[in-house]
Amino acid sequence: MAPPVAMTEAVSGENEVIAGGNVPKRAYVTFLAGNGDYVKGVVGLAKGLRKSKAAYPLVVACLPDVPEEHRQILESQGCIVREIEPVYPPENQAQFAMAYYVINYSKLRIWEFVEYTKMIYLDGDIQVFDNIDHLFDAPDGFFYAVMDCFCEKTWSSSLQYKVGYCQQCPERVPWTPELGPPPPLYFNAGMFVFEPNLLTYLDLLKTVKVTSPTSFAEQDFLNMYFRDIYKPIPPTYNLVLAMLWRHPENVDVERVKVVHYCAAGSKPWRYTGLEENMQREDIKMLVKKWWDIYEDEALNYKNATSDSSTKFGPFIAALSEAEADAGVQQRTAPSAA
Ligand SMILES: O=c1ccn([C@@H]2O[C@H](COP(=O)(O)OP(=O)(O)O[C@H]3O[C@H](CO)[C@H](O)[C@H](O)[C@H]3O)[C@@H](O)[C@H]2O)c(=O)[nH]1
Ligand SMILES: O[C@H]1[C@H](O)[C@@H](O)[C@H](O)[C@@H](O)[C@H]1O
Ligand SMILES: [Mn+2]
Repeated sequence: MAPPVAMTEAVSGENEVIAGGNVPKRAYVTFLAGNGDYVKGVVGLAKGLRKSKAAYPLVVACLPDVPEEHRQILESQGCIVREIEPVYPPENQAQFAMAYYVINYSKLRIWEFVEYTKMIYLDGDIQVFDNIDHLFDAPDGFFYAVMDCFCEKTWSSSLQYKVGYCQQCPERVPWTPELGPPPPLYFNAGMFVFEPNLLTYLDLLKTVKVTSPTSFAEQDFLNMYFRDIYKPIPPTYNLVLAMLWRHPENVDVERVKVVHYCAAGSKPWRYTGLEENMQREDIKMLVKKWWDIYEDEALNYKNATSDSSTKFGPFIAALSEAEADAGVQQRTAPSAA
């Protein structure tokens, strides 16, 4: 359950720790690059967080190439836009699984957002269908994320794929000693819970400079860097869509909280239904659910925040009144909630 301070934040819209209290500051954070259509994903995400009554704002870490027009759209949706500088990996001949993955190294900048004590990172192609604020309450000092699946063709150059091993069902093709030491658990970096920290930030940047890029770019890097403090969380917090056909026994699609539209052809704003698996009923249902949120005008920031007595609940309404009585200045909240 979200602590009351979060709701105070939602009302006051202040970004600093509330005076007098050593109160943890929390936010969701996503990443945006370029002038393409990923901005739609982020708008959808902001609206999904609002629908699921997230108590914390959505920060969007934008590379300089995100056009002003897109930044304005995000602010009008209640997002906090933060500019970040790109991070480039050292040059080598590595082939990324997708050429554009190289820009994802810039994600490392979010460790610099130390005005927040804890953040949940979400890719722009993720949608939140149910409240996940409780993840902020998990013990500090760990890196929480969902284990990936190695069964799709994007993994074809890995040893795991070649021998048919997947950590989602290690009993199917067991890892044998001839293959070498068993691989450590590997997370998908589209969603994770972390603590911004300047020392970690500087060390991440220093380490990435001397680390050769590999297929999954910063995802491989983060897996290597945080391997000792990684704690897996259930797939419901980041449903990598291939799980639906590769490991259906590990998925409860009716109750899933967070969906990651990362399978080829599944980004809802580009969906055509033509690619493999894209005609599955569960995929069509999840794509429709994304569109229902994206197109719901009631979830626009302005509409959702115009009447605080109904939208934020009685507690917030009472708090607003108390603050107004005490002469506290009201501001609109740049909150995803
Ligand atoms: O033109 C682009 C491309 C990407 N992005 C941002 O970068 C994120 C990552 O890109 P994808 O979601 O398309 O990538 P995948 O989900 O296929 O990639 C997975 O592997 C990547 C390896 O770099 C990252 O770790 C990523 O977070 C993880 O989910 C996007 O969600 C979006 O937030 C943009 O803003 N614009
Ligand atoms: O780690 C990878 C990566 O995140 C890909 O982009 C996604 O499509 C794959 O399914 C996943 O296993
Ligand atoms: Mn993604």
